[in-house]
Amino acid sequence: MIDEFLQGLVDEKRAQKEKKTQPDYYTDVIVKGLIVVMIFAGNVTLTRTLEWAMLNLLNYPEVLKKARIEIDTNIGLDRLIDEQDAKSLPYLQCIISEIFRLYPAAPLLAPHRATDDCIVGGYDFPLGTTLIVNPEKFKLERFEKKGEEQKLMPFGMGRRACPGSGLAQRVVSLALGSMIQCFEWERLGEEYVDLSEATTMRPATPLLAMCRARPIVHKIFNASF
Ligand code: HEM
Repeated sequence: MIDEFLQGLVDEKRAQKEKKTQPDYYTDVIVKGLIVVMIFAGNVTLTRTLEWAMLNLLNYPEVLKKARIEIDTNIGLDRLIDEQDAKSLPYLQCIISEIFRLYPAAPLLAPHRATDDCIVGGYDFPLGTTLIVNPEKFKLERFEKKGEEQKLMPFGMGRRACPGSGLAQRVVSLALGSMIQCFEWERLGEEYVDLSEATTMRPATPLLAMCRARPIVHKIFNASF
């Protein structure tokens, strides 16, 4: 059944092309295989990133409020956030960078070794030490300085880096921005949510939250019927 669905997509795309533009080795089987890889590679990584973002925002309601104000101010109250809006939402981008820093879907990706004895933060590190520094505090201000986000490597580097990074960043911005724009989010009670990790970067406690639709949802919903 999945094969049938994927074949349908391939057939539809091939029918749209007037002349052949792809080399012969892009057979239907290869193309269908690539689609499946993309779906699997992009699924858990994206959902987990969004889950961590929401868990943190529940514990930092002042950050959530600031992000909501940024969206209301820069996008307005009459339309839904769009993919192109990401660049006019720098605070939202800081949240996303901080989440990528704290909860990279594939952590410890590129550990490096000191090529000489060195001192970092007042501590001595002999030649050959692998040092991974990543403060645990959720603190967006570290990304307010322009260019800081370029020091992150949540998608790896080089030839085998994530081919879905552009798509992933757009999806995370759009999905998180839409959730903040459309709903008020709160913890279930006074108690902070658990931010500890289970194995493979999964939250130990799944995301549970209360949400209330904001007026924009009613407005857009009513306008479409
Ligand atoms: C938050 C979202 C995502 C994160 C954090 C992420 C991160 C990564 C990382 C760290 C790698 C390994 C890079 C390396 O070995 O150097 C990787 C590989 C890969 N990713 Fe992503 N990814 C995300 C979303 C996606 C999406 C949406 C897609 C596809 C649509 C995708 C497709 C792939 C594929 C196909 C590979 C294997 C590349 C290869 O081995 O050559 N990823 N990803």
